[in-house]
Amino acid sequence: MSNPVFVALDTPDLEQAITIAKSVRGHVGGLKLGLEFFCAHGHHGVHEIQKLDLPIFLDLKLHDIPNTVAKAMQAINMLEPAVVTVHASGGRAMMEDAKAAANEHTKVVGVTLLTSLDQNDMGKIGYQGTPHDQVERLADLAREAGLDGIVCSGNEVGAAHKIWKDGFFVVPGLRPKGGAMGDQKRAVTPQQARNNGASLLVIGRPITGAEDPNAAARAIEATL
Ligand SMILES: O=C(O)c1cc(=O)[nH]c(=O)n1[C@@H]1O[C@H](COP(=O)(O)O)[C@@H](O)[C@H]1O
Repeated sequence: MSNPVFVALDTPDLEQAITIAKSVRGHVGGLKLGLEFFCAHGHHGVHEIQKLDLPIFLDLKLHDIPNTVAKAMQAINMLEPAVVTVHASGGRAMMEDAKAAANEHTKVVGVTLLTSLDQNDMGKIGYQGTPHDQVERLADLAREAGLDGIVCSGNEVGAAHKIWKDGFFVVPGLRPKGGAMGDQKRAVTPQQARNNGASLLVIGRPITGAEDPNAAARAIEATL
């Protein structure tokens, strides 16, 4: 992947998503569509964004019983996404069935610990140990289940890379130096994440919320 940045088009407004995508084309490697966009526009919206001719990352974070997740995966196969997310905490059988149901050329990656959570939040939802422990535990499980990789923060991607040499590592929660954190709690810079071994960088608001998204995307590209 030449440019590892996928811009997160987190908006329910189709025209706005197209405008932003057009403005950053040439300075990102792909487009990420998530729950906000997909709930508003479904398959039709994905087809409209595909007209821009960039790889599509469909971030649906599937998390349910294995049968339901496999059927949901089958229902998006015709969209031929480059990457799809499931929650690794859905368990090994769920991940196995998700991967088995996906298109051959779709990378299925497991979200380990959301980048909006820190150690304090982990305790409250009953997770033991540190974010590193959780990411490594679920990276092992995702690999055993046959997934292509995981989603984790730039803090843990180096350690995850060591235990899964040929894994595909998606890193969101990225902020250029001094950028507003918003709801992200385990953020690093795009450059740090890349240096730590990220394969794909997900960047939303630092680009889409900028006064000039094209300039923001170019500035990030220049640091990589
Ligand atoms: O799977 C993801 O992409 C994801 C996982 C995660 O742990 N944290 C996370 O922020 N994301 C997504 O990455 C994007 C981050 O957006 P910004 O914080 O605006 O850059 C959003 O679309 C999130 O849904």
